[in-house]
Amino acid sequence: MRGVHGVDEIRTAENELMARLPEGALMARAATGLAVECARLLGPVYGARVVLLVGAGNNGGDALYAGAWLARRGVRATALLLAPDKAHPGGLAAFRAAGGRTADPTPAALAGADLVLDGIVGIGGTGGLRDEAVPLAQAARDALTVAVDVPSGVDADTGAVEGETVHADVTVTFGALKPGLVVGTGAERAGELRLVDIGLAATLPAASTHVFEAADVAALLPTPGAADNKYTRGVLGVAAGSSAYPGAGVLCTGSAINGGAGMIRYVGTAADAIRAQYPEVVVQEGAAPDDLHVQAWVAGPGMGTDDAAHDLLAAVLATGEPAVVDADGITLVGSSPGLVRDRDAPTVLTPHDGEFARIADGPSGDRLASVRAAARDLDAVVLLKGNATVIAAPDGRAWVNRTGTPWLGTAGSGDVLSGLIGSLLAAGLEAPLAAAVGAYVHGVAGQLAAQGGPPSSLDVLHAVRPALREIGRG
Ligand SMILES: NC(=O)C1=CN([C@@H]2O[C@H](COP(=O)(O)OP(=O)(O)OC[C@H]3O[C@@H](n4cnc5c(N)ncnc54)[C@H](O)[C@@H]3O)[C@@H](O)[C@H]2O)[C@@H](O)CC1
Ligand SMILES: Nc1ncnc2c1ncn2[C@@H]1O[C@H](COP(=O)(O)OP(=O)(O)O)[C@@H](O)[C@H]1O
Ligand SMILES: [K+]
Repeated sequence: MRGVHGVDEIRTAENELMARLPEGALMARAATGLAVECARLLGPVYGARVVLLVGAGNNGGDALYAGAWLARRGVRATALLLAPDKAHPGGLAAFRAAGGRTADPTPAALAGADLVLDGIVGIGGTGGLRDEAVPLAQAARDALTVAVDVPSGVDADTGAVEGETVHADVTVTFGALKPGLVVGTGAERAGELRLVDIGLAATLPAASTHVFEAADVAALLPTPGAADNKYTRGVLGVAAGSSAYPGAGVLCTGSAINGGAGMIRYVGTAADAIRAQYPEVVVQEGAAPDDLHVQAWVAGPGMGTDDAAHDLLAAVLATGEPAVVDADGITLVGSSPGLVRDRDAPTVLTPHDGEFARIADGPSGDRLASVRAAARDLDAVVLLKGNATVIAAPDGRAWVNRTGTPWLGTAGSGDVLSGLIGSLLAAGLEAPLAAAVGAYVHGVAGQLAAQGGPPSSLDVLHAVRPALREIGRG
């Protein structure tokens, strides 16, 4: 599990660490890690052409020291100083002493670069890129671009972007992940992430936002023991699908089966489709949710938004079991938020951006803050889908999911996600962990499904079991 830390936390931790170390030690660690990563990307370094974009602060200093390291190994390094009077003096001296040269900061100077190092601005950046940096950022798009700490122009605290930014292929970040590298547009602009250890763990506080890795998820995945049976493994009630949208019910139910629920009791109005597809499902059409023995519920996908759907959702949410609410269920919650707020049992809401706007303000450019506020307000776990799905619990804990692929943006893929989270809830995972684990597995399933060409949501559903196997194997 990797912690995600805001800029204030990082600055405080850096200052505390710096006070214990010789001057310049921290920057030397950062720059060396950065240079090694660049060398790895370049392959043969001797004779390679590297162009540094150097801003006014320590971010430019990192780039210059890394440039010096590379120049000493035969790289032809050129620094474009955006603020020549303010360029990091020690870094510039080291760079020049190693044979690095400087040139006018024009787009032409980037032509033919094997690698561009973006040291324009790091965690000290405010607002979008300044005008003079924009043509350089644009010219860098033709080359392999490595961002120093943060792609310049991205808000390191939120991932929000105003105007142009550097588009990095790789971001080499120091000490800890920042929210802006893993959430929203910033996550897109950061490319692949490499974290350089500069010893900051010693002074950083515990993180309230985390990114799960495969081992974290593997440790949480339910596995039946010798004493388990279908009931103890978790029974899930499903209220999804309708005569108009049977497919959503089929996808959601199928995903819950593949996710490992011990038994499924189906109470939606697409009973014939469910019977035809899944002989293992116990169809209890018309049963009152409160009369059924289940450990959790999933409600909403394709159930419609008419009065009958409202009544069914209300009956599900009146039970004392944890529940996932998705799609049409979220629309219904938008007009009756009390259905969720008044519950004692945990609820997981899984909106995309459009659905989010029906139950909360936003989402704003600061997606983590929007989701945390919604979770607090609705007293529910909120999972906001997107290229980096964000999950928050009412107590403020949050997770960002890094698995997945844009190919998951296909009709019905959300139904697969909610069924999967339902099966994990039924197995007894704490609601926010069920949401975070479900998002991780769904993302891996999407990646596996996409290997065979553009996947449908049915392909994603079929990839859930292989995804679980792959994650379980580590
Ligand atoms: N404190 C330390 O010892 C360490 C700092 N590190 C580096 O230092 C960076 C932070 O350095 P600074 O605090 O000097 O801040 P930055 O270098 O991120 O930026 C500050 C400078 O950029 C200018 N600036 C702000 N917004 C801008 C924008 N939108 N466009 C163009 N210029 C803009 C400001 O006028 C200021 O001079 C980190 O991101 C990291 O790269 C690392 O070397 C690790 C150790
Ligand atoms: N650009 C993207 N990159 C990665 N994942 C995406 C992207 N767009 C959508 N997804 C994922 O695809 C799924 C789509 O869910 P949703 O919008 O509810 O679809 P539907 O309503 O059709 O079932 C979510 O898990 C979301 O995170
Ligand atoms: K940068």
